[in-house]
Amino acid sequence: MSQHRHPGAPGRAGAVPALPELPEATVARLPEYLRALHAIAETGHETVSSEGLANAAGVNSAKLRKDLSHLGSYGTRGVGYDVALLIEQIESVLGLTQCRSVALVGVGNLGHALAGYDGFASRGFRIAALLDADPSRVGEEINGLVVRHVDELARVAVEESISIGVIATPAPAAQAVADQLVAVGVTSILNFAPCVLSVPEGVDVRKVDLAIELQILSFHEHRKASLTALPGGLAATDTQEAIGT
Ligand SMILES: NC(=O)c1ccc[n+]([C@@H]2O[C@H](COP(=O)([O-])OP(=O)(O)OC[C@H]3O[C@@H](n4cnc5c(N)ncnc54)[C@H](O)[C@@H]3O)[C@@H](O)[C@H]2O)c1
Repeated sequence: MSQHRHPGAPGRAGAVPALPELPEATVARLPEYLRALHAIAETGHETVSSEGLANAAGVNSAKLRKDLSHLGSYGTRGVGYDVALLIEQIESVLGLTQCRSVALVGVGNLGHALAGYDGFASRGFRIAALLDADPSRVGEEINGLVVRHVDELARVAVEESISIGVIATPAPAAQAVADQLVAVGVTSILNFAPCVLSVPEGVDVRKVDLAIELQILSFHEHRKASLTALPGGLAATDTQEAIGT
C-alpha cells in the first residue's frame, strides 16, 4: 500500500488532543500490533512480552519496542506489556475510539466484495453508504445497505457523517469521484483504482494495488532464482526481512 500525505492536514474532528509525531512506518505497523493484541486478548492473556507480540505481529522485537516507545509505552521488565492498556493506547492514537463512517463509491465486483465484508465494524469502521453511477445498480441491497446514485453523494455525506471515502471505480472515473468526495468535505480517501489521484492539501490518500504487491513478490522470486543459479546457491536469508516487512 502506498500513500500520499499532505502536511498540516486539518482533519474534521475539531478539538482532538495533540498526538505524538509518529514516523509513517510506525503508524503503518500499529494496526498489525492491534490485530495481534486482540488475538492475544482473546486467548485470555493479560500481558505479553515484546518478543511474543513481535512474533504475533510478524515484525522484529527491537522495531516493535522502538515503535511502542513513541507512544510512551515501554512495558514492565520481566512482565511485558499490559495487553488491554496497549490496545487502548494504540486505538487512541489511531483515532479508533470513535466509529468512522465510510462511503464506498463504485459497487462493481470489488465494491460488492467490500460491501459484503463483515470485518470492518469490529475494526472501527462502518460502511454507511454505497454509491454507483450505473442506474441499474442503484436500489440493489447489499448487506442491509441500498446502493444510491453517486449524484446523491453530498446529501449522503451529511446524513451519514462520512469521514472516509473508498473508491472502487474503474481508473478513468477515479479522479472525478475523488473530486466529488473532496467537494463534499471528505479528507481521507482509500483508492483501489490503479491510478494516481490529485487532491488538495489537507486530503490524505492511500492506494491499494494488489497487482503492485504481486509485482514486488515477482521481483523477489526473480531475485531468489538468480541467486540460486549462482555458485553456492541462495544464502539463508530471512525473506520477510529482505522484503522489508
Ligand atoms: N486494488 C486492487 O488490488 C484491485 C483489485 C481488483 C480491482 N481493482 C480496481 O478496482 C476498480 C473496480 O474494479 P471492479 O472489478 O470492481 O470493476 P467493475 O467494473 O466491476 O465495477 C466498477 C463500478 O464502478 C461504477 N462506476 C463507474 N464510474 C463511476 C462513477 N463516476 N461514480 C460512481 N460509480 C462509478 C460502475 O458502474 C461499476 O459498478 C478498478 O479500478 C480495478 O482496477 C483493484
